[in-house]
Amino acid sequence: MPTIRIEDVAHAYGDRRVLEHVDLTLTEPRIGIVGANGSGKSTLARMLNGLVEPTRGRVTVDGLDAARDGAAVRRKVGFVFPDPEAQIVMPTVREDVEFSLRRRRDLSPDDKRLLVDEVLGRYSLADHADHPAHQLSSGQKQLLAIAAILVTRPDVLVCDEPTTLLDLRHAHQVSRLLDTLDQQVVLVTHHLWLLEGWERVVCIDEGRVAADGPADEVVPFYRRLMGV
Ligand SMILES: Nc1ncnc2c1ncn2[C@@H]1O[C@H](COP(=O)(O)OP(=O)(O)OP(=O)(O)O)[C@@H](O)[C@H]1O
Repeated sequence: MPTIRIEDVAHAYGDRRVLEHVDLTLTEPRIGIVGANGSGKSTLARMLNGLVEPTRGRVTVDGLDAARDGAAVRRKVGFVFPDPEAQIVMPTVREDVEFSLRRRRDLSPDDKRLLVDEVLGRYSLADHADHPAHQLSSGQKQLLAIAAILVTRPDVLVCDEPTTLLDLRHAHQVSRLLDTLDQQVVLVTHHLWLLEGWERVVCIDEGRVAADGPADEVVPFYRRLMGV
């Protein structure tokens, strides 16, 4: 698995400090991040592929600095946003997945078609390949957003609340998909059931790491913190 190092990281948006003294080394295949609204989870997740730069400290992925070597880190670390609509850029399902391979000059059009077909088949989207992407259901759109990242074969998949907009059935579908991946997965979520059995969950509270350990310890800690 890749090694993600978050070294004495702080972040402020203008005067507003949202992360302080975050030190984490993430090597496990499955890592959950939980915390109250506004605690800094998305900010932390976005730092893992350089979408947000720390105002202090640094984030590295297998030794590559996410701020300095942003392009190389983004090839290693795929990022899934909460709203798949924001990620769909092409008219049809197939074109949208193909778009992710646009810079791969090492692949012939036939190679690309094979890779796209394989991903669409694997994520139950083959029957929709030529359908308008915006006509998919919310769950299928989220699967498409994830497939469009996975076709690039990243080493790490960072998902920021990928099930927030989904009904329970589609959320389970995404959960099963995440379970099957060979990639390292970093998952920010309020859906605590997704993290059942995970070896590592980090709880962020007011911009600091409040708990870090297996899900069966950290999830109950977080529930107590929230008073539920
Ligand atoms: N681009 C931005 N500019 C200014 N403030 C921001 C920006 N993005 C986030 N913030 C603020 O930083 C704080 C942390 O936001 P962040 O999105 O990291 O929290 P979160 O834990 O992911 O929250 P949620 O669970 O609600 O998604 C919040 O108070 C938020 O309003």
